[in-house]
Amino acid sequence: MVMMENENTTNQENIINDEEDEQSIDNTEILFNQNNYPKEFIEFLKENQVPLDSYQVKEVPRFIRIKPSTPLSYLEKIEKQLNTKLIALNWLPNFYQLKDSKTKISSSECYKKGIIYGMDASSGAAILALDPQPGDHVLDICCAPGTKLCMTSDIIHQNSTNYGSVTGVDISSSRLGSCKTLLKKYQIPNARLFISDASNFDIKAPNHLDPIPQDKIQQRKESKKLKLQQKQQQQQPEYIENNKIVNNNNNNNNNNNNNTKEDKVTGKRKYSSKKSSKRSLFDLKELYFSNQFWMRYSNSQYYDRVIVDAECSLDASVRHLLLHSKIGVHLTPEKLIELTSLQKKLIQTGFNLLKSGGVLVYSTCSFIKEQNEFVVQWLLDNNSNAKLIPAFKENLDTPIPYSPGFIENTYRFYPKNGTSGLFISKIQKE
Ligand SMILES: C[S@@+](CC[C@H](N)C(=O)[O-])C[C@H]1O[C@@H](n2cnc3c(N)ncnc32)[C@H](O)[C@@H]1O
Repeated sequence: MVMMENENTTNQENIINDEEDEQSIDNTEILFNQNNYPKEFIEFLKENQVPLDSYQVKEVPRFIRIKPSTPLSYLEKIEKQLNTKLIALNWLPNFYQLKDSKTKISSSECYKKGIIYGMDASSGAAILALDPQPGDHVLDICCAPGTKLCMTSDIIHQNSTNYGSVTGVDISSSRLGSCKTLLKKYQIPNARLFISDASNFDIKAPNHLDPIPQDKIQQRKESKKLKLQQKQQQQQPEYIENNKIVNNNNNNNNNNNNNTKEDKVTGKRKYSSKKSSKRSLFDLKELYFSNQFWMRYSNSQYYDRVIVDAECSLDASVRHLLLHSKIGVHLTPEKLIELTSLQKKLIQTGFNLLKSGGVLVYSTCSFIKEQNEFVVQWLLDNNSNAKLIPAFKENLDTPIPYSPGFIENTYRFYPKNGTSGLFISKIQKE
């Protein structure tokens, strides 16, 4: 079986999924000619009944999403700033393909000002399937780095009289850090982020969204200031010396007198707070609450919609294949079992937190059946109130570029059809 590396998947994907970046890929010829595929890759495709030409691309397309509040007249300005034509995707509102896929977007004014962000059209399709409505409370399991969360939030806040919310949960603190930056940059209101192993996540939707009274804001500011002062007094800086953490506390016996404050290798002073080094990522932590509103915990309110964009082997992503040249690397049977067992836990958690009548979208960047149709079927077999439903409306003039999955109402976006690879399914809770 082919695919993928497993260590550092998270970090590598961070680069890829931080979709705005200058990730234009040149070595697509590996995939352009099926005759050049490594033997193991062909075996992988056959084993998973993935058509041989599915990955066949001349270049990896790149897309941007323009914030919906942007006037249409701004389009020309954006094209000028990016120095490329933008081709609108008729099936996906606010999405544009960059005519020149090598365009750098992160140095443009419109990117810096938070008017556009890079996001693959297949990721957009997952949110199209989720179909969030103004005022919804949405849970995003495996949310980081968060472009789907941003897109969802834009839609639920289209009508400003509705106080919907987005709750994101992810296990990776570094990826959640990027997510937090994204939420701040795009001024996403009513958002909560949690660091947690989502298989155990049980925080329900917020049930009360009141504007924060002014005196509470003042109280919060003061208590934050006080905490910071206390922290500064308590914490002695630590620095790295010869790969060892040295405490700069005079009372500390471990502190020898050569307390060089610079890393011998880089020459840079390094601090690390004791507190953060002890923090367990597996403890549930609130990372971020956008503080425009109180977002109280509730014991009774379930989410209107849930997206589970599950951790996976990433084999459907051409970017991933090419950037990391992992075509032909083995995903061991043990690793596959570990992944699918996690995916089942994640989808079940999402389903448990969904209200009756609500919908859940399950997606992966993999074409391996065990991670997709099998997981969905497992959920259906174990929950009599779960029902697979069509994810997309079919009356569009421009067809959505998916191929059918292996069970009815599942969808595969193959790179040959002009997007990154993705599996999408939509489940209703009856
Ligand atoms: C495909 S990425 C998610 C991309 C994200 N939905 C977006 O649109 O930007 C998968 C994510 O799953 C997270 N993850 C892996 N294991 C997890 C777990 N047990 N609980 C929560 N998140 C997990 C990874 O840190 C990674 O951010």
